[in-house]
Amino acid sequence: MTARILDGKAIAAEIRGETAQQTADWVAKGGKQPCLAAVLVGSDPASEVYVRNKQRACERAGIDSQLHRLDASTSQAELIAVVERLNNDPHVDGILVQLPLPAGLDEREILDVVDPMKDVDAFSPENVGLLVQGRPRFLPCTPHGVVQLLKRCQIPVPGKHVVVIGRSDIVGKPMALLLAARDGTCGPEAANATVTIAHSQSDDLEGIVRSGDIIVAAVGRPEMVRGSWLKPGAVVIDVGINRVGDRLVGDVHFEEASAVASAITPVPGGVGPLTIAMLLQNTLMAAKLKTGKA
Ligand SMILES: Nc1nc2c(c(=O)[nH]1)N[C@@H](CN(C=O)c1ccc(C(=O)N[C@@H](CCC(=O)O)C(=O)O)cc1)CN2
Ligand SMILES: [Mg+2]
Repeated sequence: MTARILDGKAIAAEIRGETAQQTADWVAKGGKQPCLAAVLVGSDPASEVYVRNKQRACERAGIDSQLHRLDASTSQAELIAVVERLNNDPHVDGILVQLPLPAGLDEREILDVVDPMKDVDAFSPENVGLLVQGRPRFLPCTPHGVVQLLKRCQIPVPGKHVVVIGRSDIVGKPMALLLAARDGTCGPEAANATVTIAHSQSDDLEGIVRSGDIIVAAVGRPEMVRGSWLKPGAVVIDVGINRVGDRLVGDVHFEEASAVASAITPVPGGVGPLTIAMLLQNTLMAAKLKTGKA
Protein backbone atom coordinates (compact mmCIF):
# COMPACT_ATOMS: atom_id res chain seq x y z
CA MET A 1 0.00 0.00 0.00
CA THR A 2 1.21 3.50 -0.70
CA ALA A 3 -0.49 6.02 1.49
CA ARG A 4 -2.40 9.00 0.18
CA ILE A 5 -0.59 12.19 1.21
CA LEU A 6 -2.85 14.57 3.13
CA ASP A 7 -1.85 18.01 1.89
CA GLY A 8 -2.18 20.23 4.96
CA LYS A 9 -0.51 23.10 3.19
CA ALA A 10 -3.22 23.22 0.50
CA ILE A 11 -6.03 22.87 3.04
CA ALA A 12 -4.53 25.63 5.17
CA ALA A 13 -4.42 27.89 2.10
CA GLU A 14 -8.10 27.12 1.45
CA ILE A 15 -9.04 27.96 5.06
CA ARG A 16 -6.95 31.16 5.04
CA GLY A 17 -8.80 32.17 1.86
CA GLU A 18 -12.15 31.60 3.58
CA THR A 19 -11.04 33.66 6.59
CA ALA A 20 -9.83 36.48 4.30
CA GLN A 21 -13.27 36.53 2.65
CA GLN A 22 -15.09 36.46 6.00
CA THR A 23 -12.86 39.27 7.29
CA ALA A 24 -13.55 41.38 4.20
CA ASP A 25 -17.31 40.78 4.61
CA TRP A 26 -17.12 41.73 8.29
CA VAL A 27 -15.21 44.95 7.60
CA ALA A 28 -17.52 45.81 4.67
CA LYS A 29 -20.45 45.63 7.08
CA GLY A 30 -18.74 48.15 9.36
CA GLY A 31 -16.97 45.69 11.65
CA LYS A 32 -13.62 46.64 13.11
CA GLN A 33 -10.56 45.23 11.34
CA PRO A 34 -9.37 42.39 13.62
CA CYS A 35 -5.97 42.84 15.26
CA LEU A 36 -3.67 40.09 16.55
CA ALA A 37 -0.88 40.93 19.00
CA ALA A 38 1.97 38.40 19.22
CA VAL A 39 4.43 38.45 22.09
CA LEU A 40 7.83 36.93 21.36
CA VAL A 41 10.31 36.65 24.21
CA GLY A 42 13.91 35.92 23.23
CA SER A 43 15.10 34.83 19.79
CA ASP A 44 14.46 31.10 19.44
CA PRO A 45 14.95 30.61 15.66
CA ALA A 46 11.90 28.37 15.17
CA SER A 47 9.68 30.76 17.14
CA GLU A 48 10.98 33.64 15.01
CA VAL A 49 9.84 31.75 11.88
CA TYR A 50 6.42 30.88 13.32
CA VAL A 51 5.71 34.42 14.49
CA ARG A 52 6.82 35.86 11.15
CA ASN A 53 4.56 33.37 9.33
CA LYS A 54 1.64 34.32 11.59
CA GLN A 55 2.15 37.99 10.82
CA ARG A 56 2.40 37.36 7.10
CA ALA A 57 -0.76 35.23 7.18
CA CYS A 58 -2.59 38.02 9.05
CA GLU A 59 -1.52 40.59 6.50
CA ARG A 60 -2.75 38.43 3.61
CA ALA A 61 -6.11 37.83 5.32
CA GLY A 62 -6.70 41.53 5.99
CA ILE A 63 -6.03 41.16 9.72
CA ASP A 64 -3.91 43.78 11.46
CA SER A 65 -1.02 42.42 13.53
CA GLN A 66 1.46 43.65 16.10
CA LEU A 67 4.69 42.04 17.26
CA HIS A 68 5.88 42.73 20.79
CA ARG A 69 9.49 41.59 20.99
CA LEU A 70 11.02 41.23 24.39
CA ASP A 71 14.54 40.41 25.41
CA ALA A 72 15.27 36.89 26.69
CA SER A 73 16.22 38.48 30.03
CA THR A 74 12.68 39.91 30.50
CA SER A 75 11.36 39.23 34.01
CA GLN A 76 8.11 37.49 34.84
CA ALA A 77 6.67 40.80 36.15
CA GLU A 78 7.68 42.69 32.99
CA LEU A 79 6.09 40.06 30.74
CA ILE A 80 2.90 40.06 32.80
CA ALA A 81 2.79 43.86 32.49
CA VAL A 82 3.02 43.60 28.67
CA VAL A 83 0.17 41.05 28.54
CA GLU A 84 -1.96 43.20 30.85
CA ARG A 85 -1.37 46.24 28.66
CA LEU A 86 -2.57 44.23 25.62
CA ASN A 87 -5.57 42.96 27.61
CA ASN A 88 -6.56 46.59 28.19
CA ASP A 89 -5.85 47.82 24.66
CA PRO A 90 -9.21 48.17 22.84
CA HIS A 91 -7.51 47.95 19.43
CA VAL A 92 -6.16 44.46 20.18
CA ASP A 93 -8.65 41.60 19.63
CA GLY A 94 -6.37 38.56 19.91
CA ILE A 95 -3.26 37.97 22.01
CA LEU A 96 -0.77 35.14 21.73
CA VAL A 97 2.37 34.52 23.72
CA GLN A 98 4.68 32.46 21.54
CA LEU A 99 5.84 29.26 23.26
CA PRO A 100 8.19 28.02 24.48
CA LEU A 101 9.22 30.90 26.74
CA PRO A 102 12.89 31.18 27.74
CA ALA A 103 13.94 29.19 30.81
CA GLY A 104 13.15 30.99 34.05
CA LEU A 105 9.74 32.30 32.97
CA ASP A 106 6.65 30.57 34.33
CA GLU A 107 4.61 29.76 31.23
CA ARG A 108 1.44 28.78 33.09
CA GLU A 109 1.38 31.96 35.16
CA ILE A 110 1.76 34.09 32.00
CA LEU A 111 -1.00 32.24 30.10
CA ASP A 112 -3.28 32.66 33.12
CA VAL A 113 -3.04 36.44 32.67
CA VAL A 114 -4.23 36.53 29.02
CA ASP A 115 -7.81 37.88 28.82
CA PRO A 116 -9.93 34.79 27.93
CA MET A 117 -11.88 36.89 25.40
CA LYS A 118 -8.60 37.63 23.56
CA ASP A 119 -7.04 34.19 24.11
CA VAL A 120 -6.92 33.07 20.46
CA ASP A 121 -4.61 30.13 21.32
CA ALA A 122 -7.31 28.87 23.73
CA PHE A 123 -4.69 28.16 26.39
CA SER A 124 -6.32 30.05 29.29
CA PRO A 125 -7.97 28.05 32.09
CA GLU A 126 -11.38 29.52 31.22
CA ASN A 127 -11.17 28.51 27.56
CA VAL A 128 -9.79 25.05 28.39
CA GLY A 129 -12.65 24.63 30.88
CA LEU A 130 -15.26 25.63 28.30
CA LEU A 131 -13.79 23.10 25.86
CA VAL A 132 -13.90 20.34 28.47
CA GLN A 133 -17.57 21.18 29.07
CA GLY A 134 -18.34 20.94 25.35
CA ARG A 135 -19.15 24.63 24.89
CA PRO A 136 -15.89 26.07 23.58
CA ARG A 137 -15.31 29.77 22.89
CA PHE A 138 -12.10 29.41 20.85
CA LEU A 139 -10.99 26.00 19.58
CA PRO A 140 -7.27 25.32 20.14
CA CYS A 141 -5.48 25.87 16.84
CA THR A 142 -3.51 22.67 16.22
CA PRO A 143 -6.25 20.21 17.32
CA HIS A 144 -8.84 22.22 15.38
CA GLY A 145 -6.53 22.10 12.36
CA VAL A 146 -6.34 18.31 12.62
CA VAL A 147 -10.14 18.02 12.78
CA GLN A 148 -10.48 20.30 9.73
CA LEU A 149 -7.89 18.25 7.86
CA LEU A 150 -9.76 14.99 8.55
CA LYS A 151 -13.07 16.57 7.60
CA ARG A 152 -11.87 18.22 4.40
CA CYS A 153 -10.05 15.05 3.32
CA GLN A 154 -13.32 13.15 3.91
CA ILE A 155 -11.74 10.73 6.36
CA PRO A 156 -14.53 9.10 8.38
CA VAL A 157 -14.02 9.65 12.11
CA PRO A 158 -17.32 8.86 13.94
CA GLY A 159 -17.02 5.56 15.79
CA LYS A 160 -13.37 5.08 14.82
CA HIS A 161 -10.67 4.29 17.35
CA VAL A 162 -8.25 7.22 17.44
CA VAL A 163 -5.01 6.80 19.34
CA VAL A 164 -3.55 10.15 20.37
CA ILE A 165 0.10 9.72 21.36
CA GLY A 166 1.03 12.57 23.68
CA ARG A 167 -0.77 14.36 26.50
CA SER A 168 0.43 17.95 26.23
CA ASP A 169 -1.84 20.86 27.12
CA ILE A 170 -1.38 22.32 23.63
CA VAL A 171 -2.07 19.23 21.51
CA GLY A 172 -2.68 15.85 23.15
CA LYS A 173 -5.32 16.71 25.74
CA PRO A 174 -7.46 19.10 23.65
CA MET A 175 -7.06 16.83 20.59
CA ALA A 176 -8.60 13.94 22.51
CA LEU A 177 -11.47 16.13 23.73
CA LEU A 178 -12.34 17.42 20.26
CA LEU A 179 -12.21 13.99 18.66
CA ALA A 180 -14.37 12.39 21.34
CA ALA A 181 -16.93 15.22 21.39
CA ARG A 182 -20.54 14.31 20.87
CA ASP A 183 -22.80 15.96 18.25
CA GLY A 184 -24.00 19.32 19.43
CA THR A 185 -20.88 19.90 21.50
CA CYS A 186 -17.73 21.57 20.21
CA GLY A 187 -19.87 22.97 17.36
CA PRO A 188 -19.71 21.31 13.97
CA GLU A 189 -16.30 19.93 14.87
CA ALA A 190 -17.72 17.13 17.02
CA ALA A 191 -16.07 13.97 15.82
CA ASN A 192 -17.71 11.16 17.85
CA ALA A 193 -14.54 9.06 17.89
CA THR A 194 -13.46 6.53 20.50
CA VAL A 195 -10.24 8.02 21.81
CA THR A 196 -7.26 6.54 23.63
CA ILE A 197 -4.58 8.85 24.99
CA ALA A 198 -1.25 7.01 24.99
CA HIS A 199 2.14 8.38 26.00
CA SER A 200 5.76 7.54 26.68
CA GLN A 201 4.85 5.68 29.90
CA SER A 202 2.08 3.54 28.34
CA ASP A 203 2.63 -0.21 28.64
CA ASP A 204 2.70 -1.80 25.20
CA LEU A 205 2.59 1.47 23.28
CA GLU A 206 3.12 -0.42 20.02
CA GLY A 207 0.13 -2.65 20.70
CA ILE A 208 -2.07 0.34 21.52
CA VAL A 209 -0.99 2.12 18.33
CA ARG A 210 -1.71 -1.04 16.32
CA SER A 211 -5.31 -0.99 17.59
CA GLY A 212 -5.90 2.52 16.19
CA ASP A 213 -7.81 3.28 13.00
CA ILE A 214 -6.42 6.82 13.17
CA ILE A 215 -3.15 7.75 14.87
CA VAL A 216 -2.38 11.30 15.98
CA ALA A 217 1.30 11.46 16.93
CA ALA A 218 2.27 14.40 19.15
CA VAL A 219 5.10 13.18 21.34
CA GLY A 220 8.03 15.28 20.15
CA ARG A 221 10.31 12.30 19.46
CA PRO A 222 11.72 12.12 15.95
CA GLU A 223 10.39 9.18 13.91
CA MET A 224 9.38 7.24 17.02
CA VAL A 225 6.30 5.61 15.47
CA ARG A 226 7.50 2.90 13.09
CA GLY A 227 5.64 1.39 10.16
CA SER A 228 5.47 -1.98 11.96
CA TRP A 229 3.43 -0.35 14.75
CA LEU A 230 0.52 0.48 12.45
CA LYS A 231 -2.63 -1.40 11.57
CA PRO A 232 -2.63 -1.77 7.75
CA GLY A 233 -4.79 1.00 6.29
CA ALA A 234 -4.56 3.25 9.35
CA VAL A 235 -4.69 7.04 8.88
CA VAL A 236 -1.63 8.77 10.31
CA ILE A 237 -1.64 12.40 11.45
CA ASP A 238 1.85 13.52 12.39
CA VAL A 239 1.87 16.62 14.60
CA GLY A 240 5.58 16.34 15.42
CA ILE A 241 8.10 18.84 14.09
CA ASN A 242 11.63 17.78 14.99
CA ARG A 243 14.90 19.12 13.64
CA VAL A 244 17.41 16.34 13.06
CA GLY A 245 20.58 17.85 11.64
CA ASP A 246 19.34 19.96 8.74
CA ARG A 247 16.24 17.79 8.24
CA LEU A 248 12.73 18.38 9.56
CA VAL A 249 11.02 15.14 10.58
CA GLY A 250 7.81 14.23 12.35
CA ASP A 251 7.14 11.82 15.20
CA VAL A 252 6.37 9.12 12.63
CA HIS A 253 8.86 7.33 10.39
CA PHE A 254 7.33 8.64 7.17
CA GLU A 255 8.73 6.14 4.65
CA GLU A 256 7.88 3.07 6.72
CA ALA A 257 4.46 4.41 7.67
CA SER A 258 3.59 5.34 4.07
CA ALA A 259 3.97 1.70 3.08
CA VAL A 260 1.38 0.56 5.65
CA ALA A 261 -1.04 3.48 6.16
CA SER A 262 -3.90 4.43 3.85
CA ALA A 263 -3.26 8.16 4.38
CA ILE A 264 -0.58 10.22 6.09
CA THR A 265 0.37 13.86 6.71
CA PRO A 266 3.86 14.90 5.65
CA VAL A 267 6.28 16.97 7.74
CA PRO A 268 6.67 19.71 6.69
CA GLY A 269 3.44 20.59 4.89
CA GLY A 270 1.01 18.62 7.04
CA VAL A 271 -0.46 19.81 10.31
CA GLY A 272 1.89 22.78 10.90
CA PRO A 273 0.35 25.19 8.36
CA LEU A 274 -3.14 24.46 9.72
CA THR A 275 -2.16 25.79 13.15
CA ILE A 276 -1.70 29.24 11.67
CA ALA A 277 -4.85 29.04 9.53
CA MET A 278 -6.97 28.25 12.58
CA LEU A 279 -5.34 31.11 14.53
CA LEU A 280 -6.63 33.57 11.93
CA GLN A 281 -10.15 32.18 12.31
CA ASN A 282 -9.95 32.66 16.08
CA THR A 283 -8.71 36.23 15.66
CA LEU A 284 -11.65 37.12 13.44
CA MET A 285 -13.95 35.45 15.94
CA ALA A 286 -12.40 37.46 18.80
CA ALA A 287 -13.12 40.71 16.96
CA LYS A 288 -16.73 39.60 16.38
CA LEU A 289 -17.20 38.38 19.97
CA LYS A 290 -16.26 41.82 21.24
CA THR A 291 -19.32 43.24 19.54
CA GLY A 292 -21.57 40.35 20.55
CA LYS A 293 -22.05 39.46 16.85
CA ALA A 294 -20.06 36.22 16.65
N1 LIG B 1 1.53 30.43 21.39
C1 LIG B 1 1.76 29.32 20.70
N2 LIG B 1 2.97 28.75 20.74
C2 LIG B 1 3.19 27.61 20.02
C3 LIG B 1 2.17 27.04 19.21
C4 LIG B 1 0.91 27.67 19.21
O1 LIG B 1 -0.06 27.22 18.55
N3 LIG B 1 0.74 28.80 19.95
N4 LIG B 1 2.44 25.95 18.40
C5 LIG B 1 3.82 25.59 18.15
C6 LIG B 1 4.52 26.44 17.12
N5 LIG B 1 3.68 26.92 16.01
C7 LIG B 1 2.91 28.01 16.21
O2 LIG B 1 3.10 28.79 17.06
C8 LIG B 1 3.82 26.39 14.70
C9 LIG B 1 4.65 25.33 14.44
C10 LIG B 1 4.84 24.89 13.14
C11 LIG B 1 4.19 25.50 12.09
C12 LIG B 1 4.45 25.11 10.68
O3 LIG B 1 3.82 25.62 9.78
N6 LIG B 1 5.40 24.23 10.44
C13 LIG B 1 5.83 23.90 9.11
C14 LIG B 1 7.34 23.74 9.13
C15 LIG B 1 7.99 25.08 9.37
C16 LIG B 1 9.45 24.94 9.76
O4 LIG B 1 10.30 24.92 8.87
O5 LIG B 1 9.73 24.87 10.96
C17 LIG B 1 5.20 22.60 8.67
O6 LIG B 1 4.93 21.74 9.52
O7 LIG B 1 4.99 22.46 7.47
C18 LIG B 1 3.35 26.54 12.34
C19 LIG B 1 3.16 26.98 13.63
C20 LIG B 1 4.61 25.75 19.44
N7 LIG B 1 4.41 27.03 20.02
MG1 LIG C 1 3.31 18.93 9.73
